[in-house]
Amino acid sequence: MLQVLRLSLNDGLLSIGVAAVLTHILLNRYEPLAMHILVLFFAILPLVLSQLLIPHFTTPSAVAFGFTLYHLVLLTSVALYRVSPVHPLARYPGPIKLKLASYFSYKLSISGKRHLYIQRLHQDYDSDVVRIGPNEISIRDGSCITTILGSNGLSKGPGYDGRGFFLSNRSLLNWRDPAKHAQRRKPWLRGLNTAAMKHYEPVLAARITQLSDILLRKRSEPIDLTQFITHFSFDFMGDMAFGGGPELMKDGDTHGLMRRMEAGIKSGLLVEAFPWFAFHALKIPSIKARIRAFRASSDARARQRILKGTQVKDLFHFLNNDDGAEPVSPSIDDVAAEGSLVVLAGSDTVSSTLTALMYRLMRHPDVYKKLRAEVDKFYPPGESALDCKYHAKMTYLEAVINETLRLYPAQPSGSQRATTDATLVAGTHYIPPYTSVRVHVYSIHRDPRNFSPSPETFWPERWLIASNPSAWDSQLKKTPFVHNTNAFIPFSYGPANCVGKNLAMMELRMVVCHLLQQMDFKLAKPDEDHFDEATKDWFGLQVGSLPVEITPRLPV
Ligand code: HEM
Repeated sequence: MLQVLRLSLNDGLLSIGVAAVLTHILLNRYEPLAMHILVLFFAILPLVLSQLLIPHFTTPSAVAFGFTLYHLVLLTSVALYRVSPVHPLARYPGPIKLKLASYFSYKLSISGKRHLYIQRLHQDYDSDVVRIGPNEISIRDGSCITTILGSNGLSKGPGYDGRGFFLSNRSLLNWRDPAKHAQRRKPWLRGLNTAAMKHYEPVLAARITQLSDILLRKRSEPIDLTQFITHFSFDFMGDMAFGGGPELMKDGDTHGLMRRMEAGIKSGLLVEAFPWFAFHALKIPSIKARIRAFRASSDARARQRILKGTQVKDLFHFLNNDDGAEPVSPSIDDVAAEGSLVVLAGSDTVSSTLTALMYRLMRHPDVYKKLRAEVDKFYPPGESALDCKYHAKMTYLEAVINETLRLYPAQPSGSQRATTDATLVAGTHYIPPYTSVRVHVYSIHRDPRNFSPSPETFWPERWLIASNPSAWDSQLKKTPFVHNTNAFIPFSYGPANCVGKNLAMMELRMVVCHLLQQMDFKLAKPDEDHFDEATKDWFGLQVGSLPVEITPRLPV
């Protein structure tokens, strides 16, 4: 073949090098995923080109040398481009390793400390925009939230294709196409609007009673509150999705659900960082089998739920179009995918917020005392704290929940969005085409430009002062009061924000009122407090363990 060209050794080497650089330019421009194109560029082309070296080496050496040279030049070209001043993101500072390869972004996310690391990057570079991947930036500027996340903003980033394994029956969360996403969101909106909340109250009330009974039974020994709250929220979300929970509170985690969840979260981080891997992963039999097995359990539960029909109006009633609002009902596969999302999106988020709130109450006895007084005022002994009728009047409870969500947002590093073929101007920042972007919620919530004084401090009173700013005497306090609610986005913002916010807030309010009415909590090991240290940002926030002791407040 090519050896008929009989190039000199130098020309042969040069040709292979040039071909590798051209390959980089092509791959960078079109980012192909199809296996035959990848095989062409990564295997066939270098194999063919290595024939140029056959006149100068034995055939095996020529192939080995040509192949290695081609890939070395390709890698060098990619690396140099990513750190070079001609890269579209060159203007934004960031550590070299994160600019070089997604592998390092992945390592960062799996460490669980991505939120803290990125916050430090923003601080150390003193920049509202930092580079956190070869084609990814993090933004700390609260004024860009609407432009990036709002209805005219960006759609979801490539990481969601990875999370959805490019499947056609992925869940709402993983749809990137805005039209498809909006279509899939309709039943969710019907099922989680304010009117629908009434249907869920009794199911929720029963689960909260179960939680409180179990906690009261454990009053003689220190317990890990994180585990009990997590089990509670999984059971309740199982009720919502499939008309019946996994009964973790009753039976414990006998089937290793938590272990499987953790494995699932970690795989999610992998396919989010390397969507191309997810594209091909389903062709690997062992991975395909694992995903099938994971889906099989939710599939079976979805089928059971459909066969049972609507007994109580749970969320599934709407997702399955049992309310008949859509002309065409979704397929079982689609509903099953949404069923797993209910559990995934609604469990950890609520349980980590709730646990963080309880932790902060115990760490701040003055706040605890005030909140308990408010609960006692509205729900004295004999009054059911599972009745939501006073929630709207409970301003301190609202302040405590908001302050917890400010310091412990469920998605601290923000959800990924991406530009397509046009540059986006967000405030004073230029976001070039094909760039992934994250609004760094953790930093924005703790930025003194948005919340001051003491943005890192748990201080629910800031929410009360905000509704009556004249109560703050800046001169006396020697510091201005800043409270920018536009920069408060624990439920994200825009057309892909949290569709479960109403349910989440109802759950948080009901649980806190009931538990505080029924029992007192104190840290079991106040001198060994590792709660924040153990908390991880794994796409969603995973809080650390919380050993507590419980004393009943009412006769048991
Ligand atoms: C304190 C509790 C909660 C917080 C802080 C929270 C926060 C969030 C955030 C930040 C997102 C955006 C995720 C992304 O774009 O990647 C989200 C999405 C979502 N949340 Fe929640 N969530 C909570 C509870 C719930 C509950 C109880 C449900 C009920 C099932 C729920 C269902 C969803 C769904 C379905 C989405 C995807 C929305 C879409 O893509 O259109 N969440 N949530």
